[in-house]
Amino acid sequence: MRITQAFTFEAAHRLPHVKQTHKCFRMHGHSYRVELVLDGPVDPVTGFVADFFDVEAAFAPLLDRLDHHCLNDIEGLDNPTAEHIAIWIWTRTKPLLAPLAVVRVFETPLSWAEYDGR
Ligand SMILES: Nc1nc2c(c(=O)[nH]1)N=C([C@H](O)[C@H](O)COP(=O)(O)OP(=O)(O)OP(=O)(O)O)CN2
Ligand SMILES: [Zn+2]
Repeated sequence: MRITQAFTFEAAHRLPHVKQTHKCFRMHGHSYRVELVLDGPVDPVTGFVADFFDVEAAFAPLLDRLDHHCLNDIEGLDNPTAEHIAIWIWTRTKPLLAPLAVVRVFETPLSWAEYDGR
């Protein structure tokens, strides 16, 4: 069984490795959406794969580091593409949430990166 919890945050960023003529070379912002997908058996007593409250608690400190920040200033996010943000979140969340199976980072409702540890 898979469950998903979604979060949103607002942040600024620029992409330092695109051409200077690329619009994303300039500082700009996004309303990001993060989806954490957890995979595991349904506990026969609780009926949960994992308690959404525990997922929220595990992710809260990272969300705090991302929300209303300039992503380029965050250690490990000097090139804050959606791909790198997804890996950054995975690396810091997987040790806390063993059933984590996928991290999705949406820059817009129509464009996102998905990371499953591979
Ligand atoms: N593979 C990736 N490609 C791009 C990424 C990325 O993270 N991974 N990021 C960007 C920029 O962040 C850029 O800001 C995204 O552009 P945006 O204007 O948000 O999206 P659209 O161009 O689709 O929106 P419009 O409303 O059409 O301007 C670029 N590429
Ligand atoms: Zn952008």
